[in-house]
Amino acid sequence: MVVMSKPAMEHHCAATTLFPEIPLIDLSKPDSKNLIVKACEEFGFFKLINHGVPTEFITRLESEAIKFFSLPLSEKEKAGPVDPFGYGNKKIGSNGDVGWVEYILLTTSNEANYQKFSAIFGEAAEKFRYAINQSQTKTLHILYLFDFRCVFCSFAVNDYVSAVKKMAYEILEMLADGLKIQPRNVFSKLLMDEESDSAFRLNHYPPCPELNQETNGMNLIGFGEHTDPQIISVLRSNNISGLQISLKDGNWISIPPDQNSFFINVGDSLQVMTNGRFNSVRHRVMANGSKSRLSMIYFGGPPLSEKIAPLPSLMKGEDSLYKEFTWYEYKKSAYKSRLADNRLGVFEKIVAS
Ligand SMILES: C=C1C[C@]23C[C@@]1(O)CC[C@H]2[C@@]12CC[C@H](O)[C@@](C)(C(=O)O1)[C@H]2[C@@H]3C(=O)O
Ligand SMILES: O=C(O)CCC(=O)C(=O)O
Ligand SMILES: [Fe+2]
Repeated sequence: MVVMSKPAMEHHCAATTLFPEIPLIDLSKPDSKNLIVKACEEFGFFKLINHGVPTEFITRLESEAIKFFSLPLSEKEKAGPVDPFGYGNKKIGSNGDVGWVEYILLTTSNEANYQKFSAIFGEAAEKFRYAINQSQTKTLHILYLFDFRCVFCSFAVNDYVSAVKKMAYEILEMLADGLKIQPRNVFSKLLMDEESDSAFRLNHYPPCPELNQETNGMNLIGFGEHTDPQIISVLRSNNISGLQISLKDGNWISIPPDQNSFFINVGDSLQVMTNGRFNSVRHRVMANGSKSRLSMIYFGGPPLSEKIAPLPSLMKGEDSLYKEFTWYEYKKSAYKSRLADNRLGVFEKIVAS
């Protein structure tokens, strides 16, 4: 268990409501595509059941993650710091954000892509080494290595990420069908692309003993409010609560955890590609007084060179709400921002009234 000092931040920020019910999508039902579109428009978020990701991939990765996070801090820190990938403790990003969380952030990029990406972060990123691991499912992934020492069980990560990616492609194709746009791989091809710039994160929120009866009503931020910059995020957690989403009216709702389901977030890039029709959901995680929360999130992003712009077939004569930009430009700008910032703001067009 990691030893942490005082809680990083304390806030009175209880979720204001438990309603409305968040959308529940059953991937095995053929009519789900319209419900997914509705969920992305209204919430930018939904819960997914009958997802097809093998339970053994989930449980194996979870137990590897528990093993890793149970190591002494000095061991875990050998996999740090996060610049921009690796083991991190409390510090989120490089612009002063903190939370009651420790994590591992990995790239799922290939090496060539990483070289381009590292240009954003300068020489520090160059010190890292990569190796290709071939998983049992024969899917290639670059696993992040530190001085050639694997910090994580590659099979567990590769198998899990491969299965989750497949599911993400299916969701994105159902979205294209639901939106009645062609080709149906218009979104999914961006994640399938060899150059897709996707990431994977394991978050561990240790229990915070200071959050007990005496501090009744106090809440501690595990992961501060933000939107995800990518196209889509696929989140799975253990059965410990903490995740909250913001409704369009600004009210926060708590999402009851479910270790057998996935939760899908619309990211900023998908909001732009749908010209604001889909909502990039603001979300956060509250820490718990007595129990550990463990989450694993796949962030599906496009190739760095990809232009992120509204799809013409969705515009129906309307103007784009956004200036044109590439994912590289957006990511560069996003990584200079604070967690809670409205990262799309700088890319919004000023519309004359
Ligand atoms: C404060 C930051 C952390 C973050 C990069 C950023 O500058 C702004 C976006 C943050 C975020 C949120 C979603 C994902 O967890 C993440 C990996 C991402 O792509 O954007 C994180 C970044 C991070 O933790 O490095
Ligand atoms: O850990 C979680 O449940 C969500 C974390 C999150 O939103 C993120 O890592 O971007
Ligand atoms: Fe997030």
